[in-house]
Amino acid sequence: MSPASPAAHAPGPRTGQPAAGLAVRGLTVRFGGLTAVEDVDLDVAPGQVVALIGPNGAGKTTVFNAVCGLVRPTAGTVTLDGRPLGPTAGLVHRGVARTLQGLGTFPGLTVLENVAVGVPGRVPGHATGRTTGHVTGRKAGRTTGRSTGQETGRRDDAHERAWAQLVALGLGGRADQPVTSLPYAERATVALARALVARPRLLLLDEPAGGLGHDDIAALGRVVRDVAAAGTGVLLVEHHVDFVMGVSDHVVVLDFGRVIAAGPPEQVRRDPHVEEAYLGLPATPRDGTPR
Ligand SMILES: Nc1ncnc2c1ncn2[C@@H]1O[C@H](COP(=O)(O)OP(=O)(O)OP(=O)(O)O)[C@@H](O)[C@H]1O
Repeated sequence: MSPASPAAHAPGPRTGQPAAGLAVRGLTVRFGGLTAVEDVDLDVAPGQVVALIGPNGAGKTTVFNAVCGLVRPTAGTVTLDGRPLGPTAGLVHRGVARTLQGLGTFPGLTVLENVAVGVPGRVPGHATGRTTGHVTGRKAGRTTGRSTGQETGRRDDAHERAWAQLVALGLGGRADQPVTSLPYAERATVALARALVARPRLLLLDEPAGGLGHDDIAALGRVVRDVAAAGTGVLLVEHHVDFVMGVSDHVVVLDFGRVIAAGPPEQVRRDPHVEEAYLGLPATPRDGTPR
């Protein structure tokens, strides 16, 4: 996995021009009498991978949902490039794409159609128009199980973009299959492709490593780093600590809704309070006594 560039750790300017990227400031979310998130600050600069970790119930999903516009902040702001991020329906037009736990793929559609849904302006059921023998196999120089020729379908831009995205993620050969026929790891890749095909400036990933095996997690890490290297900011909520530590430039740790640590992965991993709160280990005694 490629190391983060030093610039990826640099905080954005606090004055003058609004910082590029995502800025969460003083975010507080209350559900009735329960304070789920309190006074959280968080930045994701372009090209930076930021992970939000913490024990169950720490408030990670609530922060994620507030960024997505699914939860209304009780206090605080969520901005992208200095402008407020509004309701979830407008995210795509601001260059924000996301994946969710449970994937959210459309069972009635093929793999290609699922990805084409992610092209801005597309809606489920009208993703690609119905095509027969479209461009899949020929473009990749291989077949997809269909006989060649008879490109009677409409090869619109959404098709082309979805196809290119699938090929980039190694799923070109699956394009024509019903998405439900794929194993979980490949469906997760379809969900990721659907987010990436929007060419987001900010990518939000909710537990992307969940349910994946070792090799798939390694592949996911490479994709996330590639996406960031191309200039997209990535915010991920994730439980898989090794994945987080390997892929992130910056890690924010929540506990009981508050940020208890934030910094580069190696610093956060060594933080005794993080170990105590999240990694299940007692904090290192201050006098240096071995545990
Ligand atoms: N819609 C809601 N209504 C009431 N309470 C909620 C709601 N959503 C979350 N909570 C509560 O807010 C707190 C934070 O929950 P949240 O799901 O954000 O934590 P999390 O860190 O994502 O946990 P997990 O790792 O288990 O997903 C928890 O106490 C949870 O029960």
